[in-house]
Amino acid sequence: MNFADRIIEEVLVKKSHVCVGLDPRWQRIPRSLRKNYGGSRPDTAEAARQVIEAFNEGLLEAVKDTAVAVKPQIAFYEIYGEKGIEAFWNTVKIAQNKGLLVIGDVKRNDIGSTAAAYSRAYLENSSPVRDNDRVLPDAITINPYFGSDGIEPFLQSCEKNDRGVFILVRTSNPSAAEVQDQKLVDGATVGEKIAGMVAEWGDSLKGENGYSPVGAVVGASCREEAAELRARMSSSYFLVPGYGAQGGGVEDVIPCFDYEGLGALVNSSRGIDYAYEKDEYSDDYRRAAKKAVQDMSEKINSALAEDPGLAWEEAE
Ligand SMILES: O=C(O)c1cc(=O)[nH]c(=O)n1[C@@H]1O[C@H](COP(=O)(O)O)[C@@H](O)[C@H]1O
Repeated sequence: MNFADRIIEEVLVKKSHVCVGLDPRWQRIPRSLRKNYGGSRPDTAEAARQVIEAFNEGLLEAVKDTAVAVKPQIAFYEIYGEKGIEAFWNTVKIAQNKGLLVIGDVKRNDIGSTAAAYSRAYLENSSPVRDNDRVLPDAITINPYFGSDGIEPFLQSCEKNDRGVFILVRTSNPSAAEVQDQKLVDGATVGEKIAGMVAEWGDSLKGENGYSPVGAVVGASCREEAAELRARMSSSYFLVPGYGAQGGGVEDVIPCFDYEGLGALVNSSRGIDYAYEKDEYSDDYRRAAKKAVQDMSEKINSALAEDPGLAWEEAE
């Protein structure tokens, strides 16, 4: 089953389009988890690993029935050195054991031959180490700046191993327009040009539902561009970050969906991980995260139910 079909299967079972980002920020992890491990700074890298894994385990247990996927952002693990990397890989395993799809937010790419090594590291069980028993993420984020030869190895891994990629097309950060909205000679923006390439890269890999494993990152801050990008990449699942902490709301993400109410996973990281901070009387981060995912999911589902495109489909 291709990666997009696997997403759709989970979306239909869980009736959710939510992806939870797992971005552990030490100072914001509940004090009760940190207090025996150094408090404001972890005593040791091993302490950091233990606390991060315990925090993630709690979050994963809390959101496993209402979220479709999780997205650990590797920078928040890399800052703890090799123990942090260990926490990243253990988190991938714990999440998959709880039935969640895992998008490794690693934003890799390079020249073709180096990209092939990245692809082996994240999407293939072909490590040079014989006893490497890593559980791999279901998908990763990648950067398209190197062009086709940098993308090709990832496409091969996706096909061979039923994995996926989300390629940066239009990001959510304030400076994204500096590059991505620049107009090319044919009048298209850089982001639109990349969207066309993403569609081509995925064209021969479409699955049962018409989606390819070659997805696109389209930020929730790009509401104006989203419908155009959806049209240009009709076979690409969107990963939509920027909901919540960055100001994106439900109205910003709806244009990323198709007429059947599929085609987008909406990510929130801080809004879920640290939802407990809103309650000054409790640091039950698991309960708060569960509620935050439920609320987010219900909002998206009811907006999709009201969408005229959907109503039109139902009337057919
Ligand atoms: O690829 C990403 O995930 C990503 C792309 C983008 O355009 N914007 C963006 O915020 N992200 C990531 O998505 C997450 C958003 O986190 P919150 O703003 O806390 O919900 C962070 O891990 C970002 O690194």
